[in-house]
Amino acid sequence: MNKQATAGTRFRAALSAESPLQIIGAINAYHALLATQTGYKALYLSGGGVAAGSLGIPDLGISTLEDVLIDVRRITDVTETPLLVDIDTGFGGAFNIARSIKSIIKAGAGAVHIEDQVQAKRCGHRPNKAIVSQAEMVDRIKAAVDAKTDPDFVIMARTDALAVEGLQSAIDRACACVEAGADMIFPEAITELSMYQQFADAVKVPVLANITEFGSTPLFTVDELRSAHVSMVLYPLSAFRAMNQAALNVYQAVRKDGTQANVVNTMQTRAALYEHLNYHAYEQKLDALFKGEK
Ligand SMILES: C[C@](O)(C(=O)O)[C@H](CC(=O)O)C(=O)O
Ligand SMILES: [Mg+2]
Repeated sequence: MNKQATAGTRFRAALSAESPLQIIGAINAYHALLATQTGYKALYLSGGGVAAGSLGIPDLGISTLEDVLIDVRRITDVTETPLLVDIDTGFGGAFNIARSIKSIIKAGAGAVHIEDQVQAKRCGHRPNKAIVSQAEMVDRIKAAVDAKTDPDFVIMARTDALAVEGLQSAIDRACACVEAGADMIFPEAITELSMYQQFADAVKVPVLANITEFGSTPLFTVDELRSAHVSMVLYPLSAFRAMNQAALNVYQAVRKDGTQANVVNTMQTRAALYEHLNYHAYEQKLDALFKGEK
């Protein structure tokens, strides 16, 4: 793909290249490299991941736009793989949402999703969520769409309404968001495969399935989701959850055993790390460029 293509264009190209498009969570720039090298065509920066991974706090609407931008820039600095970014409720009212969109585009992301929860939000798979009115959500979408500085940048509307108001209301909201200019739809915390098809048939734009672990959505396969007309499959925190458990195992073993001996075989080697980072090419460049300084 043409390197000059905008991130929005690259995100849309990925969607046309793979069906459904697997969008994989990358908690940091190094994981963005690992995922890209594994062959993923699109990456995701999770709001829950920024909160827990970068800030050590829960996914309750505490993190700010700036927190997210720092992680977005780190990822887009090292890979051209298009990035979908979770901007929660947009970080404020209409003007804040507009500012969020402009900043996220400048930071090099290709797409965002913005949701209809109240600003004191929760993870979409937790009980007792509260949502704003459909009219307020439509205003959020209009503010976001109006702020696009790249026409190909993707505004994805997420609705958390299924758990609060039921399927029909969630579908109605999704349709209203598309009417207001949303490019794609993210129906959150879906409980049955057939619901995706109902969304897809109603909204007539690409629909994303959030296949997060330990939530309310069964771990549907790519084949199942394709059969339900899902266009994108999201794995927001899979690698994050695995790396957390791996880190905890190492912390516990070293503390208990007084040595890494029992866990060293679970670690990525120095050689593998360097290979993924293209370390040796950097070193050769260093040798070539700074010969005289030795
Ligand atoms: C997709 C999500 O918004 C996220 O921040 O990654 C979360 C994921 C999760 O907590 O499992 C959500 O679904 O609310
Ligand atoms: Mg989130």
